[in-house]
Amino acid sequence: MTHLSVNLNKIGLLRNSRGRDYPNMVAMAQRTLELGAFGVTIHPRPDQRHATYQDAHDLKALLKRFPGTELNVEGFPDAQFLEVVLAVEPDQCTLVPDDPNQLTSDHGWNLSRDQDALRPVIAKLKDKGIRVALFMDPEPDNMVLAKEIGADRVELYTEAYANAFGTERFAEVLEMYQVAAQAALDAGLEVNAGHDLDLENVQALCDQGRIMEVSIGHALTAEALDLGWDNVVKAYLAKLS
Ligand SMILES: CC(=O)[C@@H](O)[C@H](O)COP(=O)(O)O
Ligand SMILES: NCC(=O)COP(=O)(O)O
Repeated sequence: MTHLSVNLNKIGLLRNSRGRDYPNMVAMAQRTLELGAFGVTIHPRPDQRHATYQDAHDLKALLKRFPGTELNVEGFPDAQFLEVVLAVEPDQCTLVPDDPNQLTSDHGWNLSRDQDALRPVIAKLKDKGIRVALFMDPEPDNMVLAKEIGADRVELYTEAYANAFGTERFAEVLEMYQVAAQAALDAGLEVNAGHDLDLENVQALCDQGRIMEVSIGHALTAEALDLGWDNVVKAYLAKLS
């Protein structure tokens, strides 16, 4: 079984677009956990256009009421991000090599370049009892170094996987991800995965039992619209008839 951590960034994006607290992120997190999800994820960026740093504090307070569930906070480890994460103490922190103005995450860490910067950051987080995952491209050769610099897990960046789904390249790309996941397991790491996973493509990735956790947000939110839209339009029509 693979754990599902629901990424609430798009709830934050919708909320922030109107300057009111609706939809409310904590309420959506509570519904998510009550439905049986293993955890929730947020990825606060420096401009806080999606999740905010305050959301990290608010979600931590909520999750204390749901034993056995986990808060995962993702992001680039700049000073502000680290201050928040060290104060909030989420169960897991996923370090992502985002530029400040990046539209969305689009690559994993270059560990041969960034290892010296990452080592002390990982050590500081682990001193606080926070599990650390590194956002990584599916490159088997990098997994030993990820372990060596202190990571507990890697999160495989799955955009390439999602893009290949339903194409003739799919078997080859799936195999590339399975080989990378196995290399991480062989190095003593646990394996998460995320980015552009959805209801159609998630199962094939997780079927072989190597993926411990997936975090899913963008498609999950769009799928919630797809699956719920008709009911809500009908409810308005009924009110107005
Ligand atoms: C690391 C990763 O892939 C996710 O955190 C993703 O970046 C979040 O989604 P948004 O970029 O849509 O906020
Ligand atoms: N770590 C990936 C994540 O949290 C969600 O990514 P996406 O489903 O929004 O693409």
